Amino acid sequence: MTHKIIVALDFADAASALALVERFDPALCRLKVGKELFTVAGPELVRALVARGFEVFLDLKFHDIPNTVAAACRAAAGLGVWMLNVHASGGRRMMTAAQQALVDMPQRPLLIAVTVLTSMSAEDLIEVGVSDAPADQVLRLARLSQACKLDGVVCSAQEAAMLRADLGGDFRLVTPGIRPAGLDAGDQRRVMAPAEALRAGATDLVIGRPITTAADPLAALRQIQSDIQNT
Ligand SMILES: O=c1ccn([C@@H]2O[C@H](COP(=O)(O)O)[C@@H](O)[C@H]2O)c(=O)[nH]1
Repeated sequence: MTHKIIVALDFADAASALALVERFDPALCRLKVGKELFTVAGPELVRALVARGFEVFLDLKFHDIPNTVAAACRAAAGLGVWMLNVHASGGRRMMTAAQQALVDMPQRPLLIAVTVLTSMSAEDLIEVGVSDAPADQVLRLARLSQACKLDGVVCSAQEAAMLRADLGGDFRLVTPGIRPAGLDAGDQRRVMAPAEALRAGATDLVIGRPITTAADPLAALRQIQSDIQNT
């Protein structure tokens, strides 16, 4: 079965995003709408992607007081998205409020939590007061997310094997920071190649620039899918 890569639509306007989406098929990939595109194109674009049959991951990483995050999650779920997320560092009460806000929805989206951003290194964590290694902080926040009954976490594929062993099989490990061999990591710091990430236990690969900035994005997507075919 083809692994449905989640393509990150990090574009400055709806027209650019839709020009790319025109070439993709919901049977081939899922789509991620993040802060840049949502800020400029809003719920209307999300609804349009859902109406075209795509499973949409709304990557707004909610991080606020529990009441505000719970209401934001309900609003996001109302757009018909497949998955949405919060920051695990918002804590137990915030994540539980988010989970509870969605629990009785007829078409409940998956709810996951960001552990440590894949752009962060050990040095970055120290600067914000976290002296533990990234992997230890990821494990702490992933355990908390699971205790709050979330469906999974966002982590680096570098932590996937550890999390899979600790948290069991029924927990999504959604991994950005995916870079096919030879491609520029850019601002990402904890990266891994696609096939390696799946072998480590990642359930969902999030890939942006390696696809969206390629001369032929559809060919780039198909090439990655072919590379991971037998993993
Ligand atoms: O820890 C995180 C959480 C989210 N992201 C998002 O994933 C994509 C990655 O894009 P690339 O171009 O493949 O680097 C992007 O939309 C981020 O906002 C992440 O990278 N790390």
